[in-house]
Amino acid sequence: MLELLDICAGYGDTRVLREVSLWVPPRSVVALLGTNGAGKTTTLRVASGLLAPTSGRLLLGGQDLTGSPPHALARRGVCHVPEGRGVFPHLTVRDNILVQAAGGDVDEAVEKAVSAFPVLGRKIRQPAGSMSGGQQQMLALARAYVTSPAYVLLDEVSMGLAPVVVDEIFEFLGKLAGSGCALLLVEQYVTRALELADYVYLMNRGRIDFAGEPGELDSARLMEQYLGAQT
Ligand SMILES: Nc1ncnc2c1ncn2[C@@H]1O[C@H](COP(=O)(O)OP(=O)(O)OP(=O)(O)O)[C@@H](O)[C@H]1O
Repeated sequence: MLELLDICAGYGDTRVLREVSLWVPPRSVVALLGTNGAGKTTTLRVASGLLAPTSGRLLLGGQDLTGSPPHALARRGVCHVPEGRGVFPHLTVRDNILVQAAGGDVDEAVEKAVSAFPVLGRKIRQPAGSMSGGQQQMLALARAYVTSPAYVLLDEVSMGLAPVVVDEIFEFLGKLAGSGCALLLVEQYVTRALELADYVYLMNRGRIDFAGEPGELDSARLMEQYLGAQT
């Protein structure tokens, strides 16, 4: 279980998260939804160790990892796919995978990445930056996948992509979840996120103001609160 307990966090003097508690059980899909600027990205940054909380605790498998650096969490199976893709544009697709698979079997990692997104196989020697936005996003997801993570934190991975690419990405996320990987999903496509999710948290101004199963959500309230969110 990945647990955030009473987390307060921010940037300099700006307080963003206010006593946020959130649980991601192994092999579950948890959607974290909220208005713009609510603190969703900040929550993922705390969960992956990129941002140390000012108070509260981060636990993984019952172990207190509050203040641990990102590589310590990555080593324990927590993988963060940040907003804006996070691939190395000047490296080839293969080298992007190689960097992620460091220490492991590179051919196996490439094969796994290509099995997830066959288009990567056709671009394997090209610089990642020469691919379309959708293909770069696929590469970012494939890089996470090859490490066989236990928890993947996904920040708006469908942002700005063509509907057909969004379909492919959600299909992959379904498979990833089906393979036993837990997902913490920040998503603008509310309906799609809820279709995948076992649990949902709604965040507003740095606080969690709903936690439960998608079926318990009041859809009228959801739409009112998330008017403008894409379905
Ligand atoms: N590096 C930073 N320095 C200062 N303030 C920041 C920084 N990053 C985010 N913020 C502020 O923290 C608040 C929460 O931002 P965050 O990105 O976590 O929200 P979000 O829910 O992910 O929003 P969005 O959907 O717009 O990405 C916002 O008010 C934002 O302006």
